[in-house]
Amino acid sequence: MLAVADLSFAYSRGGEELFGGLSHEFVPGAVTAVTGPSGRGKSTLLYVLGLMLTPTRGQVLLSGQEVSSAADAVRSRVRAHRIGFVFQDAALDPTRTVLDSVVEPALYAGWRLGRARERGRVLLEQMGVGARADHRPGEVSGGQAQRVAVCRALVTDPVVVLADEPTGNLDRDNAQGVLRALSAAAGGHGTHGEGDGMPRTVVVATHDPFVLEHADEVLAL
Ligand SMILES: Nc1ncnc2c1ncn2[C@@H]1O[C@H](COP(=O)(O)OP(=O)(O)OP(=O)(O)O)[C@@H](O)[C@H]1O
Repeated sequence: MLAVADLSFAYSRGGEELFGGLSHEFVPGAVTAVTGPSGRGKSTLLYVLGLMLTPTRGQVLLSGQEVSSAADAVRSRVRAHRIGFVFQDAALDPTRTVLDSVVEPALYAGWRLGRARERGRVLLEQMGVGARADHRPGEVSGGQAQRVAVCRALVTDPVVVLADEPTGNLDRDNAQGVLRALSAAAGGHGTHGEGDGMPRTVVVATHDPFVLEHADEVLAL
């Protein structure tokens, strides 16, 4: 479903080459943890997989199609409809409710408000934060906010979910909750087992030993 072939990236011409010709097939239905020393390019790999940066060499393949060198409009469309992002600090807009933050990517992808809100509520329920839907982000804990961020990443029903240090600022219990949410997303269901069962590819950039221990696969850069 998601693969890279002979992938390299440099931020500047003649600059340090990251990934060194990486080839890898990410397993659908699994959580893959990308790890490696600081500065090795974990975050950059997520940006390249998320089509926000274009590789210097090699390819990003989604369902067998090379997408990294497609026209900007195509990349934006793929990003909006097929890829979800979770970032380290779930910086939810303090002026909106949790539900409104969750539905935003779906509205951007052209969904009708009613359908987006319905899906958002279902996801929040599945991730165990349904009771927080109509609250402001200031009224949810850090761990809950990260599970909300997972819902936001899933709202368009993407085939790929990319998460950059999603447990970076969390204690063990909350990290466990977020990892459970990501594993459930990979398996196409919620934390209570319900959902469509469609496998997704989940890639997590992380230093967190707990995530590395519990991921289905580890890719070391
Ligand atoms: N926008 C940028 N312009 C130029 N160089 C950058 C930029 N962003 C990152 N880099 C450099 O690219 C390399 C890889 O950075 P990246 O953030 O991907 O590493 P990382 O493995 O995620 O690191 P960390 O574990 O510290 O988050 C580093 O040497 C970094 O300094």
